[in-house]
Amino acid sequence: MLRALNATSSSSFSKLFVSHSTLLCFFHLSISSNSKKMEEHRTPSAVQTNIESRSGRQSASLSKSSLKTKVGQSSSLSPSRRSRSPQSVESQRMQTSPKRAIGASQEKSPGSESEEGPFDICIPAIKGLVKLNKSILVLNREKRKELKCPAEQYLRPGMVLLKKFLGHMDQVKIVNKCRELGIGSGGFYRPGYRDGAKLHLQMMCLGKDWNPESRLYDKSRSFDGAVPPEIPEELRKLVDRALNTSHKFLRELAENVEEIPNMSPDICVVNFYSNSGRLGLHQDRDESEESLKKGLPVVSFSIGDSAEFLYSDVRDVDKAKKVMLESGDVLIFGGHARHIFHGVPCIKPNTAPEILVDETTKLRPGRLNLTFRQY
Ligand SMILES: O=C(O)CCC(=O)C(=O)O
Ligand SMILES: [Fe+2]
Repeated sequence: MLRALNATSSSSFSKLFVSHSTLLCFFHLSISSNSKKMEEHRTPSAVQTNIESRSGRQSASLSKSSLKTKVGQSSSLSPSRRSRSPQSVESQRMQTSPKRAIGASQEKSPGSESEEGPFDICIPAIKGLVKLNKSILVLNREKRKELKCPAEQYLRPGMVLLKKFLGHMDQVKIVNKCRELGIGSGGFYRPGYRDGAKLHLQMMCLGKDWNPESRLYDKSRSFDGAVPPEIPEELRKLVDRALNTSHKFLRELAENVEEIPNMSPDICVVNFYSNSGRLGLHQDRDESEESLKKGLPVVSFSIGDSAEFLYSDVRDVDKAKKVMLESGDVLIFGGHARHIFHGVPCIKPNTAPEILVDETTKLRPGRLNLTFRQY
């Protein structure tokens, strides 16, 4: 069965790969030998745009990766390295030690906040505006969609995707919680590169702060001294549940499938991408040596608009596989997949569940992503 699934996935991936490569001219994460070719395709904004690198090691060949789907289941920190660091095209040309400079300005998107002040991932309610209730029809349609496809997908050793793992109510709660934390102390800001260029997302850290300048974790943010909020208990429980589900899935999948180690998150990086947001290919490797050596997984929640997600053994978008991350999906990569290069080339506008963008929740157009890690 695994072989059959492998074959299916390889062919569907190669189709994806063809269409994906046409997008790559806009996805200037890369790197490498193609930089000249890519320059020809670069849009003006992308020229100033930065490539991000969050560096690391490499493993198996992508062509050998498999995809199997199974439907039906639903202090004191000594600063250490974490190479989730972006770099600009200019500074980078793929050198290995990219940095983010920290800045307070905001990426402007329709309905976004001004250049200063905390970024609110939701559109603030306008006083006096009458709230419209969603029709039963719309609610039922969403409910059916939600019920239809919980599934687990085995993407490659150490990498599992739990489709629609987070129910709509959990997603609403996460949005509300991130909104609340995001406008408070230690909340969202728009990180930038050392050379002044900005990342195409808003970020906040929970548990520990990741400093893009030094690529170290610390107790507080260097640019404003804010101490990151703790990871809320409800979120830790969801991570735990997701890991348990992935373990069960892998055990039942086949014999000798690589287990993903367990972990207890003490760091969460929360990103908000507007519809023009993106994130270059990088590795997450600034956690402790011990954590990385054990392959303790990154657990990633996607909420809001869908995103294309690329992953590869090498920092090369042309070699990367692509998977769509939809609202409610949980992606886990640990073990041998812990050091994969990964990135988000684009967000798919208007794909968020209605319940997140309606009059009650009012998530801005875009995507919220939470990556949990253990230092
Ligand atoms: O948005 C995503 O899915 C990935 C985010 C990520 O890789 C990171 O924050 O390090
Ligand atoms: Fe990452």
